[in-house]
Amino acid sequence: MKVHCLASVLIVIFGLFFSLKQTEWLFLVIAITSVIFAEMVNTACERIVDLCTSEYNELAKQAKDIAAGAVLITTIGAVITGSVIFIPYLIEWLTN
Ligand SMILES: Nc1ncnc2c1ncn2[C@@H]1O[C@H](COP(=O)(O)OP(=O)(O)OP(=O)(O)O)[C@@H](O)[C@H]1O
Repeated sequence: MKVHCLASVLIVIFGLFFSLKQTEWLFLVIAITSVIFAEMVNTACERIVDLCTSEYNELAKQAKDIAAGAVLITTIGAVITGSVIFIPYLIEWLTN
């Protein structure tokens, strides 16, 4: 969660630096909030599973792995969104 929050702050700083357009900000906000949302749901799932059992349980494993998968999927989506938005700005900035 700390890593995601730090990444979000960096993204906002980069966004301000490159003066992103309104639509680009909207896509970034959706990407950032999706990752934080998935992370919160994942943490809640972990807490519930740990509350229910401390023994090895196949269903507990599946619940934790699926919740962690949700974080992975939204993080991949956020990386793709950030790359599509920032790479053209970076190329222009580096070539000027
Ligand atoms: N009760 C359990 N039964 C079976 N497998 C479990 C159980 N608890 C955890 N696991 C497995 O161990 C992995 C790690 O579990 P853990 O609770 O440490 O989650 P984590 O994703 O590492 O948590 P954190 O985000 O706090 O680092 C899970 O992804 C799951 O595959």
